[in-house]
Amino acid sequence: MTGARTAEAADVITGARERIDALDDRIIGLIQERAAVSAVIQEARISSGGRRVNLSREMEVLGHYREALGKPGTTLAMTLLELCRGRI
Ligand SMILES: C=C(O[C@@H]1C=C(C(=O)O)C=C[C@H]1O)C(=O)O
Repeated sequence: MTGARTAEAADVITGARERIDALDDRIIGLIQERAAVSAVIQEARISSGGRRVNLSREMEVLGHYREALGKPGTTLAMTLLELCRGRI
């Protein structure tokens, strides 16, 4: 199941996978929290007569992730934006 060839390696992998699962739970929680904050902003803008989406702000968010994580950061940010404001 771990792909390891020794019991020692299997132990390392099992322990590290537990940490990854815990990190993924935190990441998912942060994404849900981000979506809730994003919804507050979108609702405020729509209530004031504006549009749900603000593309110039989205460019800033994409740039932030690209600077931190490189090209895949842009892909990640695009997925995050879709999770937070739906498809456009
Ligand atoms: C949250 C906002 O509204 C929308 C959602 C964004 C986001 O989730 O980061 C960014 C820009 C907008 O399309 C915002 O304008 O900041």
